[in-house]
Amino acid sequence: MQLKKLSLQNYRNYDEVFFETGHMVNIIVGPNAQGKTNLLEAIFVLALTKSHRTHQDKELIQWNAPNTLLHGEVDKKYGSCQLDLTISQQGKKAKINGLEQRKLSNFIGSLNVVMFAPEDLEIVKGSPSVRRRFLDMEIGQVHPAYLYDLSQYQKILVQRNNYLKQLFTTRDTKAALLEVWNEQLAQFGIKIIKKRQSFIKKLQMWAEKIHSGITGGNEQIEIQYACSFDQAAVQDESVLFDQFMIKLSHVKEQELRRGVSLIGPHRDDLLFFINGKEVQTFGSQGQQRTTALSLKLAEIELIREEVGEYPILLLDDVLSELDRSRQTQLIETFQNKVQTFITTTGIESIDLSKLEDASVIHVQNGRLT
Ligand SMILES: Nc1ncnc2c1ncn2[C@@H]1O[C@H](COP(=O)(O)OP(=O)(O)OP(=O)(O)O)[C@@H](O)[C@H]1O
Repeated sequence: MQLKKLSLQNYRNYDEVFFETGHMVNIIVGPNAQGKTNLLEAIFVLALTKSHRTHQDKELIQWNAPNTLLHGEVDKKYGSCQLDLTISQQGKKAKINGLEQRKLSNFIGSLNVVMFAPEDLEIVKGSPSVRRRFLDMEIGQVHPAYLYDLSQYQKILVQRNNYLKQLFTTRDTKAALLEVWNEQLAQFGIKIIKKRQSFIKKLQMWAEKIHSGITGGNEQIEIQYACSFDQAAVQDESVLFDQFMIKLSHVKEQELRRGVSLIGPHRDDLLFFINGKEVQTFGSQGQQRTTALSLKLAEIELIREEVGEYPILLLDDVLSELDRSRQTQLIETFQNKVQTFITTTGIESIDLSKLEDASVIHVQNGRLT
């Protein structure tokens, strides 16, 4: 798929911008704080209705403006589509080909993107919540139903936590309604676990190939799903449901004492290993960086497998961080297959001789030249 046009109104430091984006490689150049990342972020938001760097949608709206409008034209295998997203203090509205979508999950997935930014190192080094966010966003863009299950799960989780807090303050140990919340939590929890299991299995398959290629066959990567729930490998839904309920009964006393839900996908994590050693603890900075890169490249292949065409690749200031051989490997892997947007402060850091159909766009203070 290819993004052909992008226009923005009141998006961060862009008053109004129209951008013809038909080239396979689009290099966005400019000094610091001019709006390069904002432009990539806007493409990401148009795809996922959320930013990769903030949870606060209102930060995307230009200061003092009532709302921000994002418009994109996407060419896909079976025709093109027009995407419109409006973000205001009241919420978000999304349209596909002029038709308003009742659910955002119907809009997500019309444009598929993979962003690789310096902060992706946090997927490897950071807290489990960063990895859960990564999983949720990536699974959501290929399986919108996952987002519905996730939002249902989160609603139930909030209510269950409120109930646990109430039991905690009233010292009520009978907990008459807990069983009802347990069933609902397990019902949506296992759907999330199953989707995560299957996503991670495919991600592992692609990452293994890619990582071995990048490291000249010296390193083998392994990705594991660390589920707060022991029987995560079980595929059968009814068995999984029973296991979840049993585990909840085991932690009941602890939950009543602490007033919080201790088991479920909201506690899960991803673990990365290189040659059998955990990367977060034992990996060098370079190995952690390569793990993040392999993950992102694996995601591109995974999306192609699931959606039937390549997503758009957004590289935010990362090419210059890679050595020449990894840079070449990255460029050559996706040359002519994946439309790519690259930001950089200096064009000289990029080996232009390796790029075909590249366009260079200069950004200065929220304006393109
Ligand atoms: N909501 C907003 N309204 C107006 N301007 C904003 C808003 N949010 C951020 N900015 C401005 O956007 C600019 C930062 O843009 P961006 O993050 O895209 O920089 P960049 O060109 O990628 O820089 P770097 O090379 O340092 O990463 C800053 O000047 C910041 O003040």
